[in-house]
Amino acid sequence: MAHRFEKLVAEYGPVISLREGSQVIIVIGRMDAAAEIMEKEGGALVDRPRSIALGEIMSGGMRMIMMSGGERFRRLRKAMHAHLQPKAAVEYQDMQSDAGKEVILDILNDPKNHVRHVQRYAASVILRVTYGKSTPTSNDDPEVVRLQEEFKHIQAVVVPGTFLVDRIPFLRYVPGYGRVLREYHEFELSLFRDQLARVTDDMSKGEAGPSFGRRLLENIHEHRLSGDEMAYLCGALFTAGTDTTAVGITTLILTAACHPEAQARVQEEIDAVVGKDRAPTFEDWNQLPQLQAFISEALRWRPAAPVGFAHRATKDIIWRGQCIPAGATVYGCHWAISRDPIAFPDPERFDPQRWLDPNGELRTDIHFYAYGFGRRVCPGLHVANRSLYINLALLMWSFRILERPDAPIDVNGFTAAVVSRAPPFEADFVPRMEEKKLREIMENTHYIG
Ligand code: HEM
Repeated sequence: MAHRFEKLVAEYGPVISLREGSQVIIVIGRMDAAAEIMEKEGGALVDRPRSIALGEIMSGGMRMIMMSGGERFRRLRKAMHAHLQPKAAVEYQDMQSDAGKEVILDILNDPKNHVRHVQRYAASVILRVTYGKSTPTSNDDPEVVRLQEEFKHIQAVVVPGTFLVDRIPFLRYVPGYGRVLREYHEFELSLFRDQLARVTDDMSKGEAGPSFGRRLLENIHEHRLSGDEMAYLCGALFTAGTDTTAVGITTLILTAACHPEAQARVQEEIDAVVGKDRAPTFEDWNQLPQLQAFISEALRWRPAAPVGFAHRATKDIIWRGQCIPAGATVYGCHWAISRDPIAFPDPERFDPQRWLDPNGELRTDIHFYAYGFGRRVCPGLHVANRSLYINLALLMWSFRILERPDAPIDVNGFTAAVVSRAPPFEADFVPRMEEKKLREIMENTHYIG
């Protein structure tokens, strides 16, 4: 789907308009247009298109990612920002680092299943960030089983067209209609409530580590959120942050596997800054511009959310004499934008150096919207960036250690384990769930110019 959008953008221009029935769909496919529309007009694009099955019935109107702008959205978003902004994200670094060391060992031990290991890492980190230290870790844990069930529900409902109510809204008032969606709602609400109750319990026993849930509960009066809104807000982190983080890390791994020369530059930098006597930490971050450039370029080269997320125009937006009508669904298509040949010359080429100036410093005049746009930009981006950083740093570093069998073997307990592991993995490609979502819309869509 994202590739088709890119072809249309290359052929017809930076902003294209499609139609599905009476619904206008606008796709933004170049950097300038994204800055001028998705960012500058962010206030008029804060809404999401209405989602009755998933957003209203199954989520009781409390799932942030499906929610339109408005008073509830502002309260939730403010609370989310307060406990995920850069300073808050620092609190979660230790958990990310610990989990990163575990997953790197799993990958080196069992490289063929690297995607599965990374998925487990992502789920485990988000649970730790959201609910703190007493999160479950085993796959048989009843909570993990409930979470897997929850994911299946979402996957079933998120596919467009599964529930007719999204096309024929009055169906929701037909007695008996949507019973399964209401059951799913009860299921997830009770799961989210139980998870947050555990944090309350940990807090009362004085055993709660830093977590997003704990910070919400501690600031309950300031945030003016109901118990269920808080429970859903925590649940939202898991559903919005797990798959995306897993795709992001897997993309880094595969990109490194495909580009040994770029990998070598990162490793040289790690050799110089970290050396072989200790594992990389978050303190090295600012000394590793090659590694940061590699991450930025990988997020551009293979964006984790290629199609982008749907926004909805709340008023007419005039852009260079053309009108994006109120009510239109608007996508900033990350894939097409990442192929902008002016912003990113030779865009198919994976070239981390484009993010660096001649002195090897990170450039401040280049940007890509890997985390979305305007008032809906991903609130988890600081946590996500930290996961990407620590995983890539640990992986690159561990490969260097592997090349030196005489390397110190007892540093952090990690080096010891790494030294005996097999070298790199085979690459296969990551399925991108996002691609599925729009397929049906596109099949019924006709280009109108
Ligand atoms: C590499 C990892 C990630 C990527 C690439 C990513 C990307 C995105 C994108 C593109 C959006 C939609 C922005 C828009 O509508 O324009 C989004 C929304 C969101 N993300 Fe992330 N994300 C990542 C990780 C995370 C993490 C770790 C969390 C939580 C800790 C998170 C929480 C959310 C939430 C709650 C939303 C919905 C925001 C809203 O609708 O207002 N994401 N993300």
